[in-house]
Amino acid sequence: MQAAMELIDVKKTIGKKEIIKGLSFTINQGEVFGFIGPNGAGKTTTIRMMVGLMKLTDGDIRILGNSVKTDYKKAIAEVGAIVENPEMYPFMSGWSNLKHYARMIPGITEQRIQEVVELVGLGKAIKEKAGRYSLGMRQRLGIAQALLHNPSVLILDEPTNGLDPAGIREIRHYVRRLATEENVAIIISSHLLGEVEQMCDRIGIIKNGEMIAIQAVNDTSEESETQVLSQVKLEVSPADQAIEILKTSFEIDAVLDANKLVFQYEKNNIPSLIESLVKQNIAIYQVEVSKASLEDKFFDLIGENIIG
Ligand SMILES: Nc1ncnc2c1ncn2[C@@H]1O[C@H](COP(=O)(O)OP(=O)(O)OP(=O)(O)O)[C@@H](O)[C@H]1O
Repeated sequence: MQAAMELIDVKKTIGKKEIIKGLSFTINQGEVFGFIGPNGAGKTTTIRMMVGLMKLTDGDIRILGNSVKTDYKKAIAEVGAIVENPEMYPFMSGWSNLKHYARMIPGITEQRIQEVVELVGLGKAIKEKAGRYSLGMRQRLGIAQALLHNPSVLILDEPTNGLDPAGIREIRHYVRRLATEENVAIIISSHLLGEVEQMCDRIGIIKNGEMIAIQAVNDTSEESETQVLSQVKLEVSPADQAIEILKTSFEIDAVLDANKLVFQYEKNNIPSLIESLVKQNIAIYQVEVSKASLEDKFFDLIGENIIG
């Protein structure tokens, strides 16, 4: 299957500052991809390049195989996006807003407008003035607008910003439905993993303009059981000496929590770590190993709170 979007060693330099340092990743058709990173990581800059609002300094972005550099019109025709707050006229109904917008795109029928209204579940509310919509409903009207021209890729920049938990749940529901029913690839950026994790198939983590990890959500494959980080809790004595050994021999920064050392480590390397501690006269009373959650792993990778 052809990729919906492919980034190939994308770089962006503004002035002397290299903001995006060679991003390469692929988003599949019908996939929901979470683009996560702390503030200033480079998400908006990358998205602006994906939607054609900003030129690439180097590399390429292909949308359904069309390069934004050499086939700009074809590439961008496949993208729908809400990058800033969706623009709409508050005194007009949701329906009139969509009709007004549709006039600017050739070939949009009333039937297509009706289709997108149903897709985002606005139902009867579409006849009401957009100014009376809740933030969640406005987001959905924005998504409907972005879907009018039937794009292969839908990009939502921080769609959960400012929404209450009910609003986030609504967005989650429609995002999944769109990916499944319309086979649209959906890219969702956020600085909060917890808000988007449940609606994504894969999560990519960006930090300082680099992709530091890409991981499938709910990955239960054999490989992830052994290779991927586990959460380890050790009851040991003396604890301070054990912390020192973990730091110098294994480059692990363990924290002491309720008399236990807590850290992340690859599951298949845990036995040799225990052996090493025992050999250095550390008494071990208890070892608990649990699968690290996505949050644990990303906290470990990024070194700051993006969980939210
Ligand atoms: N026009 C510009 N000129 C100079 N630096 C810029 C410009 N635009 C962005 N930057 C810098 O590039 C880095 C990435 O910014 P960007 O807005 O892409 O991050 P972000 O991940 O979207 O963060 P946020 O969640 O805060 O929007 C930041 O350090 C920012 O200060």
